[in-house]
Amino acid sequence: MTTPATLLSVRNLTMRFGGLTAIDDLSLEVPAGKITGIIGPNGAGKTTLFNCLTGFYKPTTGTLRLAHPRRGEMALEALPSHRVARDAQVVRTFQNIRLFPKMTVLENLIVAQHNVLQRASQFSIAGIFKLPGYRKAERQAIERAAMWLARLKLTHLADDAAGDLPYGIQRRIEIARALCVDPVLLCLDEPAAGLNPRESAELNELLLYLCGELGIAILLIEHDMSVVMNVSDHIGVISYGRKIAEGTPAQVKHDPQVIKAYLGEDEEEDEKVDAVTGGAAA
Ligand SMILES: Nc1ncnc2c1ncn2[C@@H]1O[C@H](COP(=O)(O)OP(=O)(O)OP(=O)(O)O)[C@@H](O)[C@H]1O
Repeated sequence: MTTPATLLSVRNLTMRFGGLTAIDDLSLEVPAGKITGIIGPNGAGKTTLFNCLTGFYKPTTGTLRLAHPRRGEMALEALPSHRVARDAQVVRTFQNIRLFPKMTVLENLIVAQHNVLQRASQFSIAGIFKLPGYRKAERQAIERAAMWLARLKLTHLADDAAGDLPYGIQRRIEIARALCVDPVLLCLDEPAAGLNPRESAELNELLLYLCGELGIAILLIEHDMSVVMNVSDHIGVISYGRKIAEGTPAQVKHDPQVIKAYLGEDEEEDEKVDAVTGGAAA
């Protein structure tokens, strides 16, 4: 079996907020074309890792290097957030849904492509007068949005206001919107939050499709163990900003450090494993 190439190398990452160290000398490798889960108790530093990765926070120290398949190595820690999405094609979703609720589903997906449309508009003239170059870019943006809606089985909802749709569908639209940027790395922050068991199972299918069929690397923060244990190829576990374990789901769920971080020392063995896996097979 060949080892997949490394897509992202996180090296000695530290993020401090005043006296609080949210990420503490964290190193992690994210392989290309795989699903990497990031788990850990509340406040462990998972979202802060995403914020450093996607340019929302500037790390105190450390590096985040992306091996971009066409552009070569990119130092994400030095890029502003709009360039992380536009140039590095590292795209994220948020813990709290951030769709434009009054826009239609299709419009939400077109807005995600504003970088391309803005460039085609030449920052006013071509857009205002709808010159041919802009019209072509607009058509392509609609086609790309329609393609992702079809792949994610959302076409029938294209003209509905996004905010009127059920929570599980809104989470799916957020993923479709992120896909419109052709991500090299798709970072999902708790995509199963608020989903019922059927919707969680559908999310599993979707993630396996995106990674298995389309080859998109996914970095997945998730508390729902029925998702993370079933879809992840590899899992990193963070506690108090430090990596305390990594490995396959099966390795991680029996790791004493992980069990301790989730439950403390005094629980029965079966309860401990259940608390980490949520009863999910791994
Ligand atoms: N902008 C900020 N300013 C100050 N402290 C922050 C900031 N962002 C995060 N923190 C702190 O950093 C720590 C890690 O927070 P983070 O949101 O990354 O944890 P998490 O693992 O994502 O938690 P959860 O699973 O609850 O979402 C917490 O103590 C949090 O309060």
